[in-house]
Amino acid sequence: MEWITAKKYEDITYKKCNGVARIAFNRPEVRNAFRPKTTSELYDAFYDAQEDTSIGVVLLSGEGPSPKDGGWAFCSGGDQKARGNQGYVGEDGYHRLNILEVQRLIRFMPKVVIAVVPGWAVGGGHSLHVVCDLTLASKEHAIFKQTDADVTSFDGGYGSAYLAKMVGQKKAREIFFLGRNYSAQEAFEMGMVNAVIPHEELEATAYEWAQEILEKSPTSIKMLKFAMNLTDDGMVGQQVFAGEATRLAYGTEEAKEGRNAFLEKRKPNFGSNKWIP
Ligand SMILES: CC(C)(COP(=O)(O)OP(=O)(O)OC[C@H]1O[C@@H](n2cnc3c(N)ncnc32)[C@H](O)[C@@H]1OP(=O)(O)O)[C@@H](O)C(=O)NCCC(=O)NCCSC(=O)CCC(=O)c1ccccc1C(=O)O
Repeated sequence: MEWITAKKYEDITYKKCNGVARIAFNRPEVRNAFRPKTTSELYDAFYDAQEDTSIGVVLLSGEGPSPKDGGWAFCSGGDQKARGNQGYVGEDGYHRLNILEVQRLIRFMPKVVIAVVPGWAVGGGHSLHVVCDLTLASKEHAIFKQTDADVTSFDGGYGSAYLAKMVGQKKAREIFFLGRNYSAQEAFEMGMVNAVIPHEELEATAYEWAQEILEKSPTSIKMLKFAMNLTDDGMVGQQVFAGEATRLAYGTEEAKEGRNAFLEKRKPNFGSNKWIP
């Protein structure tokens, strides 16, 4: 694996290698908590990965260990030191809750996003792993925990309601109402982690999973992701799925005739045998 830095940021790292993009929180001294700068950088990197036609899979992880105490983290959620009275305060002084924009980009991007969890996944960090398509967790260091009800910051969207679809209503309520720690193995048994991997092998395994996915048909992967999102995403889910169906229709002779007829200022002739059952 030869990862090439795609762009330099302050709060995250962003690399690419053979069709895979790797985006990682890079604030290990605060368990990879995110501030507005972090979320802006995440959005920028995810958008780049979405637009890059050579990229099919994105890994989201956390750099580590912490230089302070050796602890590992995926992400510990919103940086409580940056929290003001109406959101998280950025350099411009505005109060924002912009991690939700990152969640939506992960959810709607036509590529597979894998959460690679080397340590703590807590609060808004837990919600991020939930919204990713797959989660791989470090056997030794990953711990899943929801502190939202401890710090009066509740993710009422994907982080909770979608989690309930994943692990069941009773378990999701337990996770949020009690705020306990869950090991990678417990998270796997609940159905919110795809595989528990020895820490040393986590990154290599994530890359292997990505390479396996990259061998599949890109259109199929995209349509499957959007189909699985659709029922939980309401009209937006329908819009995203239908948009891709429209794009596929554009490739037909019928669509070309519709476009050409308009440009040539004539009635379209869709042919007489196009009503395929
Ligand atoms: C993650 C812990 C369980 C790890 O515990 P431990 O291993 O014992 O380490 P600590 O000694 O506690 O931490 C080391 C060091 O890191 C600092 N730190 C850790 N987490 C944070 C954080 N989130 N913010 C700021 N700083 C953090 C900690 O202070 C230590 O620093 P020192 O200087 O060395 O003392 C544990 O650390 C922990 O519980 N952390 C807090 C977890 C938490 O409550 N996170 C916030 C949840 S709320 C959230 O994520 C917001 C979500 C959100 O933003 C949102 C919600 C709803 C709608 C929209 C949005 C949005 O858009 O943002």
